[in-house]
Amino acid sequence: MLTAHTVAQVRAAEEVAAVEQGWDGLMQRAAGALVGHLLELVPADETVVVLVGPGNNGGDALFAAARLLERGRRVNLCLLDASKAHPAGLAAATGAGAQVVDRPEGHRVAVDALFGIGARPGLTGVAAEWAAWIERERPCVVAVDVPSGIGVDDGRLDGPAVRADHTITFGTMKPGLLLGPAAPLAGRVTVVDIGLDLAEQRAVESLELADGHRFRDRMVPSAADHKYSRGVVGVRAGSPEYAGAAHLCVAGAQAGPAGMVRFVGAPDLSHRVVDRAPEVVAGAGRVQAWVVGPGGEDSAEPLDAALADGVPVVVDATALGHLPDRFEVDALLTPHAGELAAMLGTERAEVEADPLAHARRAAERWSATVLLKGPRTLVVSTDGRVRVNTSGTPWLGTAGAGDVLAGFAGSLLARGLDAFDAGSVAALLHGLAAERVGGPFVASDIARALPGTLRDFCDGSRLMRGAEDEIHRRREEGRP
Ligand SMILES: NC(=O)C1=CN([C@@H]2O[C@H](COP(=O)(O)OP(=O)(O)OC[C@H]3O[C@@H](n4cnc5c(N)ncnc54)[C@H](OP(=O)(O)O)[C@@H]3O)[C@@H](O)[C@H]2O)[C@@H](O)CC1
Ligand SMILES: Nc1ncnc2c1ncn2[C@@H]1O[C@H](COP(=O)(O)OP(=O)(O)O)[C@@H](O)[C@H]1O
Ligand SMILES: [K+]
Repeated sequence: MLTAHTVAQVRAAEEVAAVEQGWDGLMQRAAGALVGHLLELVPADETVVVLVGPGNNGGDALFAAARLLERGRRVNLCLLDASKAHPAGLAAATGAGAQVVDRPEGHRVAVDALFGIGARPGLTGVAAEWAAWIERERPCVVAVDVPSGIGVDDGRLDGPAVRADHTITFGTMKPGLLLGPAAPLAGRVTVVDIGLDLAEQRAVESLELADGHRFRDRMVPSAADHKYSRGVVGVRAGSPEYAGAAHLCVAGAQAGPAGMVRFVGAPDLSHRVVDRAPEVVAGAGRVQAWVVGPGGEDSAEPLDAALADGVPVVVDATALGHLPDRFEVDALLTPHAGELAAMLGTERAEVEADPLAHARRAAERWSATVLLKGPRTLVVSTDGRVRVNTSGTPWLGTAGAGDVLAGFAGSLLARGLDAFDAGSVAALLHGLAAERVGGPFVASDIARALPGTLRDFCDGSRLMRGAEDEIHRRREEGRP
């Protein structure tokens, strides 16, 4: 699991680490890690230009520049404000032979050390001009800690910011490296250890394939299981206009770990669903979770009927327009940005500019877990936990992909995962299934790829456990 921490959490951990390592020690450690990566990333014959800001972010890069020069590399410096550049770092870099130049133009590799976690979002003046040069000329950019100008804690953009190809970040991920719209500006992110002890406190998490072990026992049936003990997921989806959504939602639900799928809808639609998927049982009956809304009639009735059962629900598409005042059951709302905007009475662009704040607002407002779909799907729980999904491909922007996701999440809910886990595991596996298929694809292809992806998620964890056991055995036996 990837974890990200806020600026305040990082600062607090730095205070503790500085007692042991000293502030200089911390900066030297950050610079050392940076040098290691720069030596790998930058071709030996390129002259690197370091964009140096007024704080410690610039300091890190100046010490790194000195060490690069000692290793025979060529480095130029662009100082945002010469009077504020880290004095010892500047002395080290220039002492090692760095040249100060006025402009970055002409360089093909740049290190962005304008601002780090001390940054306010949005660059102005000369910093904005340098960010514009990067947009225009697209040199290879390595950002130090974060791309300068992004909202470090929330991933917001408020004016120009640096677009990086790589970000070398210290101690932990930062939320802005994971959350849109800033996240794409970070490029490939590498977290380097500088001895910060951040332990359990975290602002944002991101599940990975290797996290299967956390969920395996709650998904894979045991010898004692039968179809009802595995959970039944009920689907109320589709309409004469959008019959396909019923099929896709059912296909997603069938791809999950529950033991049975029930479908409730108009007789004609029910027949069509069972014709295509003979395992589906049509008609009302007991379920452990409902999925309501994909391609459904614009009416309050389906969600009201589902809520009357008092079991967890996935609420998608048209049902998002008929929400109760607050949810009394564990609920997973799955809007895209346009739907969340309509729910909150705002504009889609507002949601896209600050997805986290809007998802949080909705989670509080309806007392439900909110899964906000997009290139970086967010899952926000009622108690403030946040997971962001980094799997998937832009090919997922295809009709019906969301219907499959809703059905699959419903199956996880019916199996007994809570809405936060169901939503975040569903988003992860949905994205991994898309990567597995490759694209272009249609939504049905994702539903077909989901069972294999789920199996790998669970099996992979078994392999991982095997590896962990082996490491443990070796340690006990004193072997390397
Ligand atoms: N703590 C440590 O020892 C360690 C820290 N480490 C490194 O330090 C970095 C944090 O350093 P930092 O706290 O000095 O902040 P940093 O981001 O360099 O700049 C703040 C300055 O920029 C200014 N400013 C901000 N935004 C602006 C804007 N949009 N436009 C214009 N100006 C703006 C701001 O001005 P002010 O807000 O005060 O007006 C202030 O002067 C961290 O990311 C990591 O790289 C590592 O070495 C490990 C040990
Ligand atoms: N650019 C993208 N990159 C990754 N995933 C995307 C992208 N665009 C959309 N998706 C994913 O595709 C799915 C689309 O769902 P949705 O908008 O509900 O479509 P539909 O209503 O047609 O089913 C969501 O899971 C979303 O996260
Ligand atoms: K930076």
